[in-house]
Amino acid sequence: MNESHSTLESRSKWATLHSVSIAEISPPHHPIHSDLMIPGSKSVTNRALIMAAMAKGTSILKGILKSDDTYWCIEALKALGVTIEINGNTAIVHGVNGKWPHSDGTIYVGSAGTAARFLPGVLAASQGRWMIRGSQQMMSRPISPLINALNQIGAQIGYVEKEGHLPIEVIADGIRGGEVPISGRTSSQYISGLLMAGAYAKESMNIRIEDGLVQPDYVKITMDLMRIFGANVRDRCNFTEIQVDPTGYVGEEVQLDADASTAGYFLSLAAVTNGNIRINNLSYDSLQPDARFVDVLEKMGCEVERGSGFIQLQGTNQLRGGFEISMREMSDQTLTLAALAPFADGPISMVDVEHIRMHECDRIKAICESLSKMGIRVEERQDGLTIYPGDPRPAELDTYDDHRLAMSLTLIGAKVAGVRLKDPGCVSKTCPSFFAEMERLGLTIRMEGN
Ligand SMILES: O=C(O)C1=C[C@@H](OP(=O)(O)O)[C@@H](O)[C@H](O)C1
Ligand SMILES: C=C(OP(=O)(O)O)C(=O)O
Repeated sequence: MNESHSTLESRSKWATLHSVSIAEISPPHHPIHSDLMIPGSKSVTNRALIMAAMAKGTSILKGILKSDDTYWCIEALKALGVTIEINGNTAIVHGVNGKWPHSDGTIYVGSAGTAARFLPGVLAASQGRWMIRGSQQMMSRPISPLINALNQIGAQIGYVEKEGHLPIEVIADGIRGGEVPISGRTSSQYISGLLMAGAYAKESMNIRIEDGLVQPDYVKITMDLMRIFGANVRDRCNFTEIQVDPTGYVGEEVQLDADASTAGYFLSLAAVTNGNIRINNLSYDSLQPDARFVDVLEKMGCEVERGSGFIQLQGTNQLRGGFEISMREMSDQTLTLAALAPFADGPISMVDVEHIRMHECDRIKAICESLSKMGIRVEERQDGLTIYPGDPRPAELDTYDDHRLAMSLTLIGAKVAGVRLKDPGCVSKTCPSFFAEMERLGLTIRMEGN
């Protein structure tokens, strides 16, 4: 893979570590035993922002995530004419009642898959003409199943440069609704994007997911928030058919969930260092699938307390391996588990995650390359990988502008002195405070400037 694919273009005002080229990570000097609060969920924040912006009336969103992905979503909505005030971690959104005040212009979504896949539908459901652009990274990720579906129901969306990719031009005069077949095999975000727009279609929409759905819990999160904003949406036949009525949204006051995917790195830090971490603002029964990553850590020998409003994990002296697991339903934790796997007592195989080759980078290839560079035996397959126990040696590693790769490889630095990560600032996609928090918990992190 080519390092030049990395881009700083999508770093926002909320990013940190602007001029840092390397983070060198070394293990803590004392056992980790701490409580912490996790920042807001990227997935919930961007959904809530978009629904609140579309809604009739004002919404108050408490506990938003402030990161690159949410920054670009807010900027995109402002470019559409939405008034959004940010006070600390609260966003006050003045909804536009289904009609974007600025009916033309260019909007930029950075590297946010959520904004890129959620905005085309809600634009198409209104009237106007816009261009949607993204970062180089976002431009290389697919979008055609969503665009095909929207074009079937009245949108006129065309590709400006490369077929199937951003940038796109959206010419909008409403969407019809009715029967809409769509693929859910490469991204659940297409279904969420279509559903969110469905509340503003001309008639009820019946979405048919024809070929399976990766990460169905993210569609459940969409449906849950749609209901909070007043929509009627129902799942028929276990996510093969979903129906939504054209009710529109009504402004709401909502307390947003903490980010379960971010929590996974901190819980894993306790797991791999035999430490103890308590996350004080996340429940195991969160709708976010990654909250259930503690089940995997428990299977590996950790002790987990699933409290009311908190999750606490005690690590172990020796992580257990020797299993195969489908990571399809919590695919964002594939890299986290891959970083823990060398320290387990048997090989770990992860399957069913071919779609993560189309996330921020080809994640299967990137983690295999990183672990191999550290002398760990890995087997790469099209839909996953197997990792064997070993002693990782320190190395200088690319992060491929992928926040999850950077955050996962940090876990290896928690065991092995001198793991050097290039462009650590990429964590700002979802967790700008990641390294500061890891340092507070006891890791030694030395930043080198450009
Ligand atoms: O809808 C969402 O908020 C997300 C859906 C998932 O993407 P895919 O369904 O594209 O894999 C997940 O990996 C991503 O981090 C967030
Ligand atoms: C796949 C991810 O992001 P996106 O929302 O850009 O798809 C991710 O955060 O792991």
